[in-house]
Formats: sequence, C-alpha cells, structure tokens
Amino acid sequence: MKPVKVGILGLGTVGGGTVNVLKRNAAEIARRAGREIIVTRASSRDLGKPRICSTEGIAVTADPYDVINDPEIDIVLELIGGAGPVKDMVLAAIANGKHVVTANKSLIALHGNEIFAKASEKGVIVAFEAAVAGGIPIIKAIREGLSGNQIQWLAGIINGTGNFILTEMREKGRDFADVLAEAQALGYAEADPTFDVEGIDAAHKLTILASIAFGIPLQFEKVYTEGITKITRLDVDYAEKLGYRIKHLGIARKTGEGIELRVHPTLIPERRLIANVNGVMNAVLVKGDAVGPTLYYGAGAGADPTASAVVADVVDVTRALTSDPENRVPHLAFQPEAIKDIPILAPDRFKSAYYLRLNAEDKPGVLADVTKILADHRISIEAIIQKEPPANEKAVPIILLTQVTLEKEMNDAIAKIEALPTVTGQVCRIRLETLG
Ligand SMILES: NC(=O)C1=CN([C@@H]2O[C@H](COP(=O)(O)OP(=O)(O)OC[C@H]3O[C@@H](n4cnc5c(N)ncnc54)[C@H](O)[C@@H]3O)[C@@H](O)[C@H]2O)C=CC1
Ligand SMILES: N[C@@H](CC=O)C(=O)O
Ligand code: NA
Repeated sequence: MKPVKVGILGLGTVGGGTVNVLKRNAAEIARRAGREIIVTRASSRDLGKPRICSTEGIAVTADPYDVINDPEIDIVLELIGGAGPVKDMVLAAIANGKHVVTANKSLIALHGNEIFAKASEKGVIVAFEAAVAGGIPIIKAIREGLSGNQIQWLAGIINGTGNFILTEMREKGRDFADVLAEAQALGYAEADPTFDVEGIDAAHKLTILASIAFGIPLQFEKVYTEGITKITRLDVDYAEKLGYRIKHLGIARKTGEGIELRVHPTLIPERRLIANVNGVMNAVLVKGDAVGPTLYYGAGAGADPTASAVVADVVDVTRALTSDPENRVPHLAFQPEAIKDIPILAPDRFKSAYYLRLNAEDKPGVLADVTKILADHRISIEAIIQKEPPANEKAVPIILLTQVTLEKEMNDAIAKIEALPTVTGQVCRIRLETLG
C-alpha cells in the first residue's frame, strides 16, 4: 500500500519531537498502522531557526497553506498553537478533505464545537490526544476505554509547567520566576506562560475532558479558573505541616444539580498518590460508576512525550482511513446528536473544605472573632495553627482548616473576616480535596 503522507505546521518543541519519533520508530509504527507514514512537507515561520529535528527529506516552507493545499497530503498536523490564525488553517485543511491531528487545547476548547461539526460534514477526523495531559493517553482512555461507564467525576494535575513550579518550590525552596524560566527553556510552557500559571491552559484541558466524560458541549467560558501565582512558600510549608501538599487541579464533577467545572490550587492529603505526582508529570483520576476510580499517570509536556500522543493519533487516523466515517469513534465520545446541555454550576454553589491563612493582630479575642464569624456561617473548624509573631511585627499568621461548606457561605464569611479591624490584608484561601 502507498505510504500515508503527513504535512506538519510548526516545527517547534512538539513538531520537532514528532518528526524525531516518526523517524526513530518508523518501522515499528508501520507494523502497527499497516502502512508506512512519511512526513513530506512542513511549514515553519522562521526557516533559519535551529531545530531539534532533522528536516532531511521534508520540503520546508514558510507558508502553512503550502502544506494545507498540497493535494498529496493525507494528514495535516497542527503544531503551531494558539486559537488565532490556526483556526482558519485547520478549517481550510478540513475543507480540503484532510484529516487533522492537533496538540492545541486552546483551539479545541474554544472552537472545537465548530471544528468537529465541519469535520463530520466532510467525513474527516480531527484528533487531539496530545492536547490533554501530553503523553498520557487520557482521551483514548475516557472516550473508548471507559465508554461503558457513567463518569461521576474526574480530577487531574493537567499542567506540567505549574506542577514543575510547585514541586521545585516545595522540594528545593526555589523561586517561582526562576523555575518558570527553566520550564520555558525545557519547552514545557505555553508561548504565553501566563496560560500555564494563571490556570488557563488547565481550564482548556478540563473543558475537553468534561465534554468527553459527560457528553456536554465544549464550554471553556464556564470553567471557574484560578492559577498558582498567589501560592506562597509560606502556604506550601504550612500545608506540609498539616499533612497536605498543594497541587493545581482541574476538577469536573457531576452532582444532582449540575456539573462543577473548576481549576484551582488544592490541598491534598500527602498520602494520596496524586499528591506525590511531581515535576512535569501529570496524573488524572477518573471515577466511573462501573469501574470505580482509575488513575492515569505520565509526562504532561515535553517534546518526545507529546510526540508520543501526536503519533498515536496519526496511527489511529491511518487505521481509520478506509473505515466508513459514520462508524468512527465520535470526536467528543458521544454521538453528536446525543450531546446534552447539562447545567454547569455557578462557583458559589461548589462545596469544599478550606485552608485559610490570615494575618491578625496578636491580641486576645481576635481568634474568637474569627471563629464566631465562621460559626455564624455554619462553618466547622477542623484545625487551627497560630504562630508567634515574627520579631518586630505585630501581626500573627493564623491558619485554619475547615470542614466542607458551601462556597457562598465561605465567600460571605471571608468578607466579614477581612472587614475586622484586627485583621490585615486579604485572607488566603485554598480549597481542600479528598477525592473520595
Ligand atoms: N510543549 C509541550 O510540551 C506541549 C505543547 N502542546 C501544544 O502544542 C502546540 C505547539 O507547542 P510547542 O511545540 O511547545 O510550541 P513552539 O513554540 O515550540 O512551536 C511552535 C512553532 O510554530 C511556529 N509557527 C508559529 N506560527 C507559524 C506559522 N504561521 N506557520 C508555521 N509555523 C509557525 C513557531 O515558529 C514555532 O517554531 C501548542 O498548541 C501547545 O499548546 C501540547 C502538549 C505539550
Ligand atoms: N504548557 C503545557 C504543555 C502541555 O500541555 C503544560 O505545561 O502542561
Ligand atoms: Na494525552
């Protein structure tokens, strides 16, 4: 059989890694796919830039449309990133009848509903395994491996850069900015690293996971999103003293009233497996009604691990080239006409336990004022740490762990605590997760 011809848009970390893996494992990949897979063309914005891959045998051009409009190409790999000009590139590739493989979570989270509809009209596949949790085959696991289940919830460390920063801060006491710069140099971070540290990248990924888990449309704008920029060394240390680790999680949970979609730092008991997922590694827990809890672990970013997912999609597409489009695995796991608009809960209806840190004057009665406010909002306290004030300072940090409460009650209580004349600055709050 004729080889399958692949064209690549973007030869950066993931594009370069993909060329390398396709070349290194060509024979093994062909045995799996049933056909040889070759990269014939690629487009790169800066032709003179040093690359991590060789481009021998690949016609490299500056214009992505040279790839998209090449009639010989069967599969276009979109490995540029961003949700701007690449949307038109992907739609043009689909219009030309090409299958598309992408690692681009922002594109799928923001424009996936439209892209998949167009792809189905044209009978082509848009595959996106690399877009969530890098090399972990989590899309395949949920979309195919767990298709007998009602998914109840999922929770994951789904940003490698953020987890790398939190790990280095905790283990080595390193500074946030210094570790972020290293993550960028290693090729883990997004082109705009605020996407990593402000939780936007994780929210893109959670949008995709929730859609394939619950059969709902992609709706990024409804994800509650907090990043890791407000986490201090102090909180990392206090969490540790209390027996917890701080991890940045994406959580999607089905409740009787709707679906919770949230991304935020979370205290997790240190004995839990997910609390021990470190560095650039990602992990996703998925609870199905039939299978129970399942856990998926692996590298969340980096050239070769991400290429592993891109190439697996290329193999899947190759295997499906001769199949009837009606009988393929649906893009979003559920048949397009079966996707339902289940309500997404507003954040004030979330329930969780909390870690609170506040700075208060070292005077009798201050703690009593704080605990009274919490009691008035029916918030029970699980643990309190009150430290001696540092030398020459009047304010003393108070750390509280609460039991599970409604977010609205906590918001109201925090507003009252911050208004106390004896409390200075803002209350730092981090949600606690037991993932039970
Ligand atoms: N780096 C990683 O570990 C992972 C990245 N991703 C995603 O993969 C995609 C690519 O990311 P990276 O490889 O890290 O980015 P990168 O910045 O290393 O590579 C992107 C490449 O695209 C090129 N480019 C930009 N505009 C172009 C255009 N108009 N035509 C041709 N080339 C153009 C850039 O010059 C650059 O070389 C993004 O969507 C990212 O979110 C997904 C999983 C992991
Ligand atoms: N910037 C992302 C790359 C992979 O998706 C991350 O750090 O996880
Ligand atoms: Na993946």
